[in-house]
Amino acid sequence: MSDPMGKMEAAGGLAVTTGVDVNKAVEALKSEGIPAKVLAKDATLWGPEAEAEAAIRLGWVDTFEKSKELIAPLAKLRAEFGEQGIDHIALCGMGGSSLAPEVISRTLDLGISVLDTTDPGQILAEIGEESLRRTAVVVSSKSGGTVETDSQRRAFEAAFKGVGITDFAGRFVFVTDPGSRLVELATEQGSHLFEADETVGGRYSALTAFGLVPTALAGADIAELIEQAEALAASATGEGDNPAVVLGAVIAARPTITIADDGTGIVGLGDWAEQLIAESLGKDGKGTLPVVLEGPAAAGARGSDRVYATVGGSSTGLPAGGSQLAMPDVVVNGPLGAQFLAWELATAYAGYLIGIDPFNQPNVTESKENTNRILADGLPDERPTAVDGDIEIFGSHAKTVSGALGELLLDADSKDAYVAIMAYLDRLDDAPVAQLRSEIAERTNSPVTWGWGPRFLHSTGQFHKGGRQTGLFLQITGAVGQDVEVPDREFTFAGLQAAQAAGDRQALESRERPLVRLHLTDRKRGITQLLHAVRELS
Ligand SMILES: O=P(O)(O)OC[C@H]1O[C@](O)(CO)[C@@H](O)[C@@H]1O
Repeated sequence: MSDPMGKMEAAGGLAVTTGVDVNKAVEALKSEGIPAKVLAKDATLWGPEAEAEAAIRLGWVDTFEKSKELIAPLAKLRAEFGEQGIDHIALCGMGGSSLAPEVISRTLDLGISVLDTTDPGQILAEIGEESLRRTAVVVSSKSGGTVETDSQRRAFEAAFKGVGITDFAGRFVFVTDPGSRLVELATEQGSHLFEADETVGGRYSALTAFGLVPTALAGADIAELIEQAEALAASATGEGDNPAVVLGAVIAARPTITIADDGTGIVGLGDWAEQLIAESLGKDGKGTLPVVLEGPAAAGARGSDRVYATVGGSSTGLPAGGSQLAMPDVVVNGPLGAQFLAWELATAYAGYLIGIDPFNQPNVTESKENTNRILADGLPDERPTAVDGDIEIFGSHAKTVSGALGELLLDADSKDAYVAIMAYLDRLDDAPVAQLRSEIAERTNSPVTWGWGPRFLHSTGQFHKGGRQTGLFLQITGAVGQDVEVPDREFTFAGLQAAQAAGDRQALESRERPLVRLHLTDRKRGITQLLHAVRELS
């Protein structure tokens, strides 16, 4: 099918339209029968080294079949919670265990609180809330051993006890893989348990119990999401129109993909797609860097080194209005269930085209190991190289914040460079600091990413360490007002957060990448100062 932007393929309720010349890659994927092979779970497609992992990680292509079994029990549990006056869902989980529920929640306006943080202020706001009495907590972890999730669960348990809810076990819903330690705990204490499909990796798990349990409990029509994925899967095999193939070819086409909601009914898919693409493709010194944009008009969307993608829920295939010149490089339109599957298929196809195993995340463990070592041995003794107002500067020759930013960005226009801003702050209370991404993007030709720590460690964190080694890193940390204990652990949330930031610094510094850390000794004033400083740059 042809259209003013170039190529459009539509099937199963989803349309992908692009002006990027991907005909060769699309034809190659189709003529080699890759779509049918992926759906048939052919583990050999990504090479001999990837085969063992792929053999146990391709369940996502049809997992929504199994997920139908979740519909009735989740409806029953939601009704039971309703009878007990529980009408709020809090979700503890990192990366693949929380990003899909967050998109579903934002898109359907479910109001789930997603706690993918170790920031004491954010934790305190959640566990100290009056809503605790109306809250059930979904604890989602495939491995059952992720430190952030485990610590959040402990904090909720203590909070329930603190307000006299002694039968707290019935308010916990655990989502985990068979055999994990959360299975044991659920059985031991009598919490609700949903075992997930173990043949699906975290970032491909949107349509498994990980995406569906918390959202169904909060009122999502998960049968509809499943139907939408099913409709796309039915058309994703042949050589006819296959939008996921076009999307895969586009993702593989350039070093960076920038992603924005187009405003037509899907909210925040970019944050989920970011993890899928960064952890799947950012390794072996190559891959595609995902950049989540604040909206369609955001700074840094376009460039010859990137494809600019918009995502929407309209079924027409093109966003409303706009001239051909203003069109994104690729437009992905269709319902959320189909979007999830399409981006997963596309990432697997892109891995095939680039020659990357899309199912492992070899460099994520490195920062985790550094964190554990720091928790055991203590924080490294680091002194600021300068202090400017409410901000301590580490790792720069400059005496001022704008000087330090200028120094870091000196190489920003070199080939394939990108800027990664990583903020270990409260993503609700400290939200204005995120304006820094667009401010820096306006001042450089490089792609600029934004990551809330430690959430990004499970996403672009893989790319930073495993992808192209051209990143310029700005880490932002902040003073903690009131710390929160992690029950039965030798660290607090503030200690864990600081150890995660230091552990990641060490991982990046060991690669000799430029890294500046700015520590806000007063968060509110520091954020104002920082935004002012960046605006001083030409
Ligand atoms: O579900 P888990 O095992 O807690 O892991 C959370 C996240 O951590 C990672 O394993 C590694 O960052 C992600 O791939 C995953 O989504």
